[in-house]
Amino acid sequence: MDSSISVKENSQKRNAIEPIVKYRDVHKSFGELEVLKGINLDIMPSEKVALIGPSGSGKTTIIRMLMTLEEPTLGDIIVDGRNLWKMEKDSKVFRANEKHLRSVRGDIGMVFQHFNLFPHMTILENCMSAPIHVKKIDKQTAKKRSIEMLEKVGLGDKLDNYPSQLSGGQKQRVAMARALVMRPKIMLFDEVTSALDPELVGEVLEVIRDIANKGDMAMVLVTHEMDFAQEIADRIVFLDNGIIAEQGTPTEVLESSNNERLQSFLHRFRNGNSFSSS
Ligand SMILES: Nc1ncnc2c1ncn2[C@@H]1O[C@H](COP(=O)(O)OP(=O)(O)OP(=O)(O)O)[C@@H](O)[C@H]1O
Repeated sequence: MDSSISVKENSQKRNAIEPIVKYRDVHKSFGELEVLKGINLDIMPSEKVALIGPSGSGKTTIIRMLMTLEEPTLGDIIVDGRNLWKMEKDSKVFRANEKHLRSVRGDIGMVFQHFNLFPHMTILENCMSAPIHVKKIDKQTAKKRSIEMLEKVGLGDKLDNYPSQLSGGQKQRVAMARALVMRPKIMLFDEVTSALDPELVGEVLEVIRDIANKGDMAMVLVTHEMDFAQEIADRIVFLDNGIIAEQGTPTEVLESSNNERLQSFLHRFRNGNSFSSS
């Protein structure tokens, strides 16, 4: 299947509303290694996009760039109409300053594979920190919102616990509450179940499913949970060797694509070896 078909199929949506994220010919190199080789990708405001592909294909790099954790070598990333890395003044283009990056980053929440919670803070303090220090929300409001969010992810009885007192699944649910309390327009999930014991995966997927079903936030998931991607994604994007090799609805990508590299990846995946890149 030609990936332009999917672009056409999404055109109705695209005509009505502007994408919240636009990648425009984005390249990224680490030294000699060119990891992304011209990514063009639009994400609509409430769209749920799953990124799949072999290990090393550049999935994490794509979303780390959106979180401003990596800077593109070439190209533009536009978030809600603002160029992430560039500012314009008097018709001159400058590299974005930290204030600009912080303001764009405020629209984006990210959950990582390894939780990244502050170990010396209770889980309530973990959630309150960014609203107070980044969004400058008053302490009482931040506390109220954080408690509500922690209750939503089923941790209302653990507010005063420290991360070390929680299971991996619970830590990951705190990480989600902490991102959601910032009321982001876009949520990024980077292999959030990969570090978990199998019996804890379900509770984390349940929270993501719940966020997805609410429907108002764009979501980008890097995942090896293919069934889950099929269940919740509006679109699946297959990345291979730093390019988007295929994209479309879950049925198009997972069941009816003729792309040989994708078929080979899915075949390896179904046979329990999804992670090799050749
Ligand atoms: N900071 C960095 N410095 C050097 N190389 C990097 C850096 N970050 C990523 N890479 C390399 O870029 C390539 C793509 O990495 P990336 O993590 O984006 O792939 P991925 O598709 O998410 O892989 P995986 O499924 O294994 O997580 C890899 O070869 C990786 O080693």
